[in-house]
Amino acid sequence: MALRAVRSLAILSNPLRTYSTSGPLVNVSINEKTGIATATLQRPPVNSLNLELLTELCTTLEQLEKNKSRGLILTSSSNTVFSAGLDIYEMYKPNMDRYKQFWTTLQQTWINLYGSSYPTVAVVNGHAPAGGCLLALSCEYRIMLNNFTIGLNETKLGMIAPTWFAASMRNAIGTRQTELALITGNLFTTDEALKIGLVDEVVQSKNEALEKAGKFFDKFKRIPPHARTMTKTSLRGADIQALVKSRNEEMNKLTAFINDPKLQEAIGMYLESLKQKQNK
Ligand SMILES: CC/C=C\C/C=C\C/C=C\CC/C=C/CC(=O)SCCNC(=O)CCNC(=O)[C@H](O)C(C)(C)COP(=O)(O)OP(=O)(O)OC[C@H]1O[C@@H](n2cnc3c(N)ncnc32)[C@H](O)[C@@H]1OP(=O)(O)O
Repeated sequence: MALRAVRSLAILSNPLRTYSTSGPLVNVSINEKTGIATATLQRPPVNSLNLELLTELCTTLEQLEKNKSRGLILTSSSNTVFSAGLDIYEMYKPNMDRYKQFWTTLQQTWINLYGSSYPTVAVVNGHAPAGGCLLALSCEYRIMLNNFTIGLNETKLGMIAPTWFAASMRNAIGTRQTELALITGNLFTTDEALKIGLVDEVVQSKNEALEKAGKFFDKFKRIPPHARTMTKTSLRGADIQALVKSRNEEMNKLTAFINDPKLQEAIGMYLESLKQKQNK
């Protein structure tokens, strides 16, 4: 797996070729004509974000930044799930060293994606609960296919969405709607999400979404990149700095939190309920 990752990165760092690298968990392809990268999450069945997937995504984002990418489309290889959010098994009876690495990588992935200098579009071609919604919110523009759900549903699981999850949502839909969404842990239908501005466009197919994404990137053809980037930083930078400052403190709190026997019991029951659902 390590060898494949190294080879993928070597190819990624050649900006002159059209290439498609198929890492085990994130497929990256770059359109030769436009320079736009597409990163496709491919961890069946539901693209739950475990340490390995996050590590690949985080590295891909770093590499795109280094290569001054023209833009990124983030999407999923599944037809029904964009991402099921954090892999709950990373939080269930965790090995603490791995858990710390997992959370640090999640923080860094958000910092890289939310603060990228290149434009980003999420093609949300399936359900996007919790961490899946966070990934979409970290992009600048969200195009969602019909008949799915999206939202930060952590309270429904007895959890609290971290402040930077909330900040990402607040930046998209405002404080009032964010408060309502978070306290109720609501998962919005595609149409509801469009209505409150949680997504920007609703489409019927992935092809249509990709076309619309192209139109979004076209908007930047005549905009000096530094002006674009500095504007984005002026709007998102404070939230990123807040996490950079507090990431160790957050880790300490989460470490204590995750070991609470009541929480572990609740997570075990939640996992069981997901399995039961499949047996119905
Ligand atoms: C519960 C959180 C616990 C603790 C956190 C502790 C500390 C941290 C503190 C604060 C931070 C909290 C932040 C959390 C952010 C998150 O992202 S938590 C994850 C929340 N995600 C969900 O609740 C989604 C659950 N999944 C679904 O609703 C559905 O699976 C989905 C609509 C995405 C797709 O439905 P469907 O296509 O019908 O698939 P199945 O439900 O049948 O699932 C297929 C198999 O995948 C397993 N699975 C589903 N989601 C996850 C997941 N997030 N992690 C791991 N595994 C998952 C599911 O069990 C099935 O497995 P099986 O085939 O039965 O083995």
